[in-house]
Amino acid sequence: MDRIDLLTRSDTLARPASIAVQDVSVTYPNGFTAVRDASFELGPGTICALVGVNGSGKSTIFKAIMGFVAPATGQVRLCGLPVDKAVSKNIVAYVPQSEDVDWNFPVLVEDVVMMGRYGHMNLFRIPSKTDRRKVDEALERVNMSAYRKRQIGELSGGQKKRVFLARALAQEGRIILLDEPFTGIDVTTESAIINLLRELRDDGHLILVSTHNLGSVPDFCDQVVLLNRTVLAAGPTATTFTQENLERTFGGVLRNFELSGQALHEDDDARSLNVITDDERPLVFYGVKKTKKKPARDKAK
Ligand SMILES: Nc1ncnc2c1ncn2[C@@H]1O[C@H](COP(=O)(O)OP(=O)(O)OP(=O)(O)O)[C@@H](O)[C@H]1O
Repeated sequence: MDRIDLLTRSDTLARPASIAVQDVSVTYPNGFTAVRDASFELGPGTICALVGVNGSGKSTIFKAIMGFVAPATGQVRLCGLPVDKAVSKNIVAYVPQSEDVDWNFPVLVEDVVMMGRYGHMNLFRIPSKTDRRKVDEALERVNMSAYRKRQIGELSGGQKKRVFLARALAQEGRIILLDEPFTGIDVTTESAIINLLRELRDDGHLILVSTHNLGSVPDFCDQVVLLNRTVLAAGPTATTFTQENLERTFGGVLRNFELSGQALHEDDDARSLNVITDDERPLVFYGVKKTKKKPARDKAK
């Protein structure tokens, strides 16, 4: 029996990371269907952005992937396994939205990160040497070792995010879900998190990030899933994160315009800026076109 379990575990570890969401609908107990017939597939070595307006169903998709809600129809498979099996094998780690965490709960930073190891421990949850080493490494990787004895509630927003990322690292899940990781953090912390996510992607992890920060999506996400209570578009960022698809996703609230020439600079610099804004959030910059003007003497030729 032990032998079979061992074989099953090593077989699971050998599977490349993948998420398959197939025709998933989620209806909450009050009868509200938050997501209908959603489908998308992602493979290993990927960072994917999950993008949509407030209430479009991003957290609901995360909950379905984590098994916190059961789809009314359709199915989710992680590394080819049903969700409950994948969760029990620590394949998937979750970094929740800050609002979903009770920060008054008295717990040390190192204990939060140790929670990532629970799935690897026996019933009594006595940490092994390996568990302690994994916690040390995870704290080191997010640059939070100096804070390990602090209460989690005493940290800043960005520090709390890093601790929860460390918990996900300690768990060693090959699929990592991050719900709004960039909300309420400074630019330095955002780029530190993005760099870490890139390293994890290069290690073959599959990372799904819900974000309102459209400006950073083309920078670090290979794939995009655009959501509005169903999947409107999914695929590589270059072909999916288009103005047309974004307008479909954000509906009337999204405005897109181009600033160039005199509106942008006082000289005759030919660069232009493509700006996307919506009525709820500040400006986000989508891209800069650099169409170099030919020097005047070239024109004369
Ligand atoms: N437990 C629940 N019971 C009933 N309806 C819910 C429940 N949780 C969420 N909803 C509803 O489902 C819809 C999708 O919610 P969800 O939290 O998935 O959206 P979201 O895209 O993550 O939003 P945000 O960007 O604001 O975090 C919303 O209309 C929300 O009110």
